[in-house]
Amino acid sequence: MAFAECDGVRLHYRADGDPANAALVLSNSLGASLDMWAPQVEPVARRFRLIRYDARGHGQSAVPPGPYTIAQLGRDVIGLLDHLGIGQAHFAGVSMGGLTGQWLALNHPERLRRLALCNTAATIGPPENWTSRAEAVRADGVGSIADTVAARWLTADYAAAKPELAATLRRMLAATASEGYAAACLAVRDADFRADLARIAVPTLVIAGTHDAATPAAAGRFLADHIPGAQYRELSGAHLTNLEDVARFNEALLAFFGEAPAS
Ligand SMILES: O=C(O)CC1=CCC(=O)O1
Repeated sequence: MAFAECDGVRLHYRADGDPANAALVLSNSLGASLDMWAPQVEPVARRFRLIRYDARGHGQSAVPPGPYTIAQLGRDVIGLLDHLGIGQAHFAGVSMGGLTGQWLALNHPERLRRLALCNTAATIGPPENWTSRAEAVRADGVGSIADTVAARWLTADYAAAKPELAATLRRMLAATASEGYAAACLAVRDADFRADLARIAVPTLVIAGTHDAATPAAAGRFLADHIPGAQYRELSGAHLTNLEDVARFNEALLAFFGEAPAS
C-alpha cells in the first residue's frame, strides 16, 4: 500500500499505468474509497498514469478530527501531486470529488490539465440535511444511514440486477470511519461555487446521471451552463454513473482527456 504525507495527513493512494504518461487523478465521493473506480482502472491506466486516492477520513487514509473543508480536500490533492512529483494532472471527481475539482480549478488552475466533474453540483444542499446527517453518524455510526444513502447510488433496477455490486458498495460505505464521514458531510454542506463558476478556465467536462436524486442532472446542466466552454454528457444511471453506465462513462472520460489542448 502507498501513502503520502500531505499537510500532516497520511493519504492512501494507488498508482497504475506508465509513469511516463500524462497523470490522471480520480477522486472519490462521500462514503466511498478509491475502490469505487474499479471499472475505470484498466482502460484509463492503459493510456494514463492513473492515480487514485482515498480522500481524508475515507478508505485507508487517516481520519483527522473534523470538520473538514473542501479547501482542505483540495490542498490534499496538491500535496499528493507534490509527493508524486507531478506538475500537472487531469482530474476527475464524483460528487464530493467534483466539489474538490471545482476548488482546484479555481485555486490551482496551473496544476490541472483538464477537469471532469461527475455527478456533482456547484452546491449540494440543503445545508441542514448535512448537519443532521453528520450528527446522526456521530451518534449512531455510518451503518445507521447506509441503506438510505446507498439506495441513491444506483437505480433500483440496476441494484436488483447487480446485487453483488450493490452489497459491495453498501459495505464500502458502512466501513467508512464515522468521524471522517461526518467531517466530510460538513465540507460538502459548506461548499458553494455557484458565484465562481464563470472564473473556471480549465477545460471542463460535466457528466450527469438522468436518475441521480443526490445531484440531479439539472445541477450538472447548471455547471455546464456556467463554466465557460464546458462540455455536458448525460448518462443513464443514478449517482454513480461510473458504475452504472460504465462503457459510456469510460468512453466520455477517455475521449475528453485524450483531446488535444486548444491552441
Ligand atoms: O451521500 C449522498 O447523499 C450523495 C453525495 C453528496 C456528496 C457526495 O459525495 O455524495
